[in-house]
Amino acid sequence: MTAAASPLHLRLPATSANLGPGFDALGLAMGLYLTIDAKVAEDFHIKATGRNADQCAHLKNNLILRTYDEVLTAAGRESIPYLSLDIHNEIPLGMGCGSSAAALLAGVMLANHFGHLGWTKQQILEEACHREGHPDNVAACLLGGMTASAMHKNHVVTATCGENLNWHLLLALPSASLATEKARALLPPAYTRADAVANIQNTALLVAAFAQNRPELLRTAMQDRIHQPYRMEACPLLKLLLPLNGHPGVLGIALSGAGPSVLVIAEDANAAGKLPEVIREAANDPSLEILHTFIAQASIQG
Ligand SMILES: Nc1ncnc2c1ncn2[C@@H]1O[C@H](COP(=O)(O)OP(=O)(O)OP(=O)(O)O)[C@@H](O)[C@H]1O
Ligand SMILES: N[C@@H](CCO)C(=O)O
Repeated sequence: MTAAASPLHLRLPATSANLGPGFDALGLAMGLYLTIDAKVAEDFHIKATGRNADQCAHLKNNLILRTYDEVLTAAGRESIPYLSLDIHNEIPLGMGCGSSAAALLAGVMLANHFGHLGWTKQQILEEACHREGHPDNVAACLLGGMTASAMHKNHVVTATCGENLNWHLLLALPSASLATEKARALLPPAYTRADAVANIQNTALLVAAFAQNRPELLRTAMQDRIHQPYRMEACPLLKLLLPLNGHPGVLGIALSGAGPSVLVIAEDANAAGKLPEVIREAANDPSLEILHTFIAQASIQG
């Protein structure tokens, strides 16, 4: 019989996928975290604090525990250790901030640790990416900074840059959430060559902007033609905020992930301090919630 594993501490960041044109390819790790302290227990138990705490504490059909169970079952483990999870969550659920990627990675990491799977970081990444169906949020959540990723056959290839950029991130959060599945169903099955070329050009510039610290490129590079136009109706905040592209202090604007929240990249602390009022005015919503955060480093396991 294998000895019970030691407790595990996980700290996984929120992520903003796509950044405009990099649909299913780019993700930006942000300084809002899903933090979990896990240990072997007599039964499954979750204590949750922070954002969406009630949802995070549900034992039934919980994405973290479901993933944990499925990974260990698929690995042939007959007895699956019960866990007690102490969760503090800062990632808004169903808002386009990568909550499901963080939850999936957490489930895979818990299975790896408590099931003694001995997986490498790359295996953990690939398992979580396959479960999510696209790699952008998961790769950025695990690797930090601005991570570009591609799925080739069963493998995920990644490259990270921009971890140390001091750009300020503002996340404007509408009150209602939008499931990623619904937001993906809004997209057309094919695109024109002109739309594809525009997105390839902008994505190439966007990667250069992060790799070379070229903030002046973002205004053009964050423009998208393959998902944002189709999600505009379900994400009305985007339509109201896109005209702020080019406003003093705004470097770029995009739908965050599948929406409905909107990511505004601000030039510096001064701009990040002034822009919330401008954003609320453009949204015509004085009580619009805006989170101020930064680019995050890789996730922590220990
Ligand atoms: N900490 C968590 N605990 C339990 N379930 C979670 C947790 N985080 C996310 N989930 C599950 O994932 C769902 C949200 O996933 P969804 O893919 O729709 O949005 P998102 O990941 O927040 O946004 P995006 O993929 O656009 O960044 C929640 O409704 C919930 O079922
Ligand atoms: N690239 C994904 C991110 C959300 O999971 C999408 O836009 O649907």
